Amino acid sequence: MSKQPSQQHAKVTSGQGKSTDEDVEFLEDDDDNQMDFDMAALNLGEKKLKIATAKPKKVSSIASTPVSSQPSSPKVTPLAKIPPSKRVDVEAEYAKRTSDKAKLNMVVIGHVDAGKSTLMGHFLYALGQVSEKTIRKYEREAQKIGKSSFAYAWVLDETGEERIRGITMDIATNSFETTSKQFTLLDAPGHRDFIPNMISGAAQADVAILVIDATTGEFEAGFDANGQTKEHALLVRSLGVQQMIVAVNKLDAMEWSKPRFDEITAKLGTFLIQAGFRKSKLHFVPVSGLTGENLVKKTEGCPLYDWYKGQTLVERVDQFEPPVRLLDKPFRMAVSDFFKGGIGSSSGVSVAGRIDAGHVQVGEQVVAIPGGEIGVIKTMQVNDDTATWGAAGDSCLMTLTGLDIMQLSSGTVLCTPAHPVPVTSTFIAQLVVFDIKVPITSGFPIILHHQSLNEPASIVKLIATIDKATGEIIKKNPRHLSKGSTATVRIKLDNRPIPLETFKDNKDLGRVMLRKGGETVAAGVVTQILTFGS
Ligand SMILES: Nc1nc2c(ncn2[C@@H]2O[C@H](COP(=O)(O)OP(=O)(O)OP(=O)(O)O)[C@@H](O)[C@H]2O)c(=O)[nH]1
Repeated sequence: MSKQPSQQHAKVTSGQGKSTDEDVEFLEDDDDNQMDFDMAALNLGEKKLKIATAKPKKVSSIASTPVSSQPSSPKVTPLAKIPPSKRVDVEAEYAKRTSDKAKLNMVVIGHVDAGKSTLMGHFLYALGQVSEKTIRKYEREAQKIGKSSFAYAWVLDETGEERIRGITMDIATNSFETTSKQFTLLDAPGHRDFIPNMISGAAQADVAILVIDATTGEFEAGFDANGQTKEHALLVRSLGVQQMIVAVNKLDAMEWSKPRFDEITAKLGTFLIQAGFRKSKLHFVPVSGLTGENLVKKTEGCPLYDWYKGQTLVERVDQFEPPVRLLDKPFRMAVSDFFKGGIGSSSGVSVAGRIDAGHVQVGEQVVAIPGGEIGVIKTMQVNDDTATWGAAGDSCLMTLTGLDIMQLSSGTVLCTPAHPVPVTSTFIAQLVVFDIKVPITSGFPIILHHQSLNEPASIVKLIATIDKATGEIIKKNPRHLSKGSTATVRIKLDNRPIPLETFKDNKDLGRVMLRKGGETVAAGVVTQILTFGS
């Protein structure tokens, strides 16, 4: 049975804000955190954790103290402007809300033409999210242009056009409910040119569906070095997604072949486990997005059920475990979009994003980092509804007053003024190196992806390579890093400092992805934030 979010967050936040030996133990003891830290991108053994946290006091004191580029913490009481009688006890309200259906963000990934849109469009239709009339209309229109099979895919495309005011509030395109959960569906383009967009989508995801084209030659094309299957899977895992369903799609075109399903499950399963997914959190479901088989219902007489006795896609989706929400941590929201004018009025600026940690309420003061200017939350929408407060995990659109729009840019993080996020140009990260052709050497230029931000940077120092199995240092000051290696490196931003936290302090803001020439070369976690010149 799935854990309730409230129980989970109580566990995670117990050591928040300070770094003590308890924290180290806490990380080691907690099953999910251990898994996250060990396997997310790093794929290291237990001992590595000790290396990463060898000097916890130092790392954390640097991390939680603003570094030299950042204005010192403004002396503000964030709730000062709200009369005590109007203040919301967010934690109490949140506890009430968690008794409702748990909310999860789900990203759908996979190689180009794997059938992601058709699958999800049909899935939403089968769940009653799309009317019969709409589908019939799409079928007629699709037939007119000779693409009748695209009718279901248009369900998602149309929603894209309907995005309110043309802003991309997250990249959410749809939402749906299952028996026990509420899902926001995040769209992820399959084409490799769009991988940066996919990263910002996946950065907001709790869980994923990986869609595989099971037809002859197509699974293989997606799975080889140039395909996106492996890259997408590695990316979402590196971004913190632990639970994934593999939808083995288009099996209708393979006469519902069990040997083909088994072959894909075996090959992909081996790879995904190496990539850091835990077997118990990976589930393979045979489906057809086109015919709708095994999405929500099982058709009597379909040859699939001669050998498949497992769950439908929706049954499996309903069993995703609610993610851990960092409710007790200082408020953080990485800005994914912003525009002039407020929700329903012309004054102020509106800011969209997903709350990474903590909570906020209308009337509360927040600080935009970098820059350090303070604004007050005038109105808020949470998951598309008007709200008076929002908490970790919520997609938020808020109007701020007192904040100049010039203070906002892609990568701005809104924080509680008492504990702003550190800003730095230099940091130490532990990386796992992907399937690269040219080894990484000192001075290697990269594009650093952090949340929705991508910035030019360089790997300025190769500190050590690390043994994946034992976590021990293999070599200090290595001359290069080759594919598959795990290493500690120092990274420096080329143009400007960015808001960053250590992975230990904030899992979302403590992950980075390194790309070069349109390919992902490495992913990892921030272990130490350095001041300028260090
Ligand atoms: N036989 C069969 N064809 C399918 C199935 N699902 C999708 N297709 C076909 O595969 C093609 C690609 O489907 P899309 O849904 O557009 O694929 P996609 O993964 O969303 O594509 P991108 O967004 O471009 O990456 C279309 O011609 C679909 O009709 C399926 O279950 N069975």
